[in-house]
Amino acid sequence: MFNPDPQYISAFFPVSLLPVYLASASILLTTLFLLLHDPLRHIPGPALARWTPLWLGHQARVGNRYLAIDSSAQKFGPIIRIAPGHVSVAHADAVGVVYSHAQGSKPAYEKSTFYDSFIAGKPSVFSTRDRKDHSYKRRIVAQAFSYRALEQFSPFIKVHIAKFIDKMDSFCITEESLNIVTWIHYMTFDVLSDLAFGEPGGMLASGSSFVSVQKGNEIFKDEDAIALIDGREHLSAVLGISPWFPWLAKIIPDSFYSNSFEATERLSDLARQNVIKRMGSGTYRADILGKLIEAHLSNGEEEADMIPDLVAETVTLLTAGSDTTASSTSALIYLVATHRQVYRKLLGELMSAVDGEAVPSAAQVKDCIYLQAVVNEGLRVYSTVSTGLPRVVPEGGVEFLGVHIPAGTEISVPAFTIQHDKAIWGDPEVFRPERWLQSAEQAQYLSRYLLPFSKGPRACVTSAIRTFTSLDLHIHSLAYMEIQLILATVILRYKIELQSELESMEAFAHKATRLMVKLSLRG
Ligand code: HEM
Repeated sequence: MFNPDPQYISAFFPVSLLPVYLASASILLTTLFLLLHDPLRHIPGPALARWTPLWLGHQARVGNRYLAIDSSAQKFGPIIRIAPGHVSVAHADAVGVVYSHAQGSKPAYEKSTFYDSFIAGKPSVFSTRDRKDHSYKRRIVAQAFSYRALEQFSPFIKVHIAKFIDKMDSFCITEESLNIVTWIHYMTFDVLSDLAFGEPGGMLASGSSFVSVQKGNEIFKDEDAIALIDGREHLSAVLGISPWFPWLAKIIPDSFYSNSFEATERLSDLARQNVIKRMGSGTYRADILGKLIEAHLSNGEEEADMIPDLVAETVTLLTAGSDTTASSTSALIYLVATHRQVYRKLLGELMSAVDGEAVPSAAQVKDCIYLQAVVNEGLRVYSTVSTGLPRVVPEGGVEFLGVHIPAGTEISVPAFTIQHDKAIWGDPEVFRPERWLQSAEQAQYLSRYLLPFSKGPRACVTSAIRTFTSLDLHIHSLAYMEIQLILATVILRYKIELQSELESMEAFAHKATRLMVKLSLRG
């Protein structure tokens, strides 16, 4: 029975523990208050994700975010909570709302604080969240990716593909197995550093991803540039999930964090050394860096003032453009090699379009409609950027399937889940390029839900020009051109014997990591 005697009570609840009682009571009351006033309490999701960002943080850290969100959507339904203030909407209707341009009085959805973790010194076109700043930066960067610029880039790309096949030919002679993902990554890094910095990284030549990185006057040992890019990208994808994470990461004893912080610094050093070298050379070259410098100068900026911006943009270009292209192309090689009918049809089209040259030209593959359909289908199945890209719900909130999501909520539409949605694709697990060639209307409908480059004002800067004429899907972009040229070259030149499955993991992008093959000349 309860005894109200103070001595009896203090025997069980010593006064010295008063601060502990008060802290526990306030945690309990705060939790209760949050539960009752939680504006997202009607949205289901993994239990831990309702209360802390740790669920999403863990999935991002182990490289499993898109698969965990996909299976949670199967379990809880299309609209789920993946962090305390973050809702994932895996429904076709959400694509055109969340990633659309502003329409009349409806503003575009802005990027969320997730992108702050991608800032290297100064915000770049990719990481800035400010609408005006983005429009300004995008205008400058877009000049480097115009249709005319694209035509000027094609010879640069061909040179590196020619170097790539020299290496692959030597593997044919020695009959060695190779991880083709690594070699394609060397090539896409060389292409991008050539276009972005004016000189190739030299990875194909050395057969290694190590480059020399300098900080100030100090010479650093050679650094693994691909590891730097991977480290920076993965770190940002984890830290962006919560404003606490950058702080927590500094005290957690996990070398992933310390190594990745270091990688971020080194990558900026690499970009800075190349920008300064180019500006000091006083020469003009029709590459991305040349075009960026030209655009800044035409805005009346002084050379010294533009260096931090140029460093931020070139770090972005290296990170955004090399492993995405390498992973997409590697996945396509795997998918074509495992689908004999597709392989035969593609080879037939390429043989009649390309006249015996080792490396086809952009003009030769431009009208290869089956090749374009294969690329679209491969990007859909593999999903190079599989995750939902976080945006913020604007004033007034939004409703999907009768579920209200209030203003200020972080929202994302998971690309992998949309690209594998039965309601849109019918047979999403089947790699079937023909689905893109049924009719122009069908291709236009499907391309609304093809998200590798995202949509709207923050879509990939290389996804610019797309036209549909009758059955033709003409897509002009640096990424498409590179993927098409590499895939066409490999299919035309080699017989591919697969020696492993395609292995991959997710950092920010969905990275191909290993595909063992044996190549022989097709003769
Ligand atoms: C297959 C290859 C590629 C894929 C799948 C891809 C995918 C994407 C995606 C999904 C975004 C939007 C990201 C977001 O909203 O968070 C993006 C943005 C961007 N990408 Fe790509 N990308 C590819 C190649 C490239 C290349 C080759 C470059 C440049 C050399 C590039 C430069 C950029 C830039 C600058 C942005 C930021 C655009 C903005 O916010 O205005 N990407 N990319």
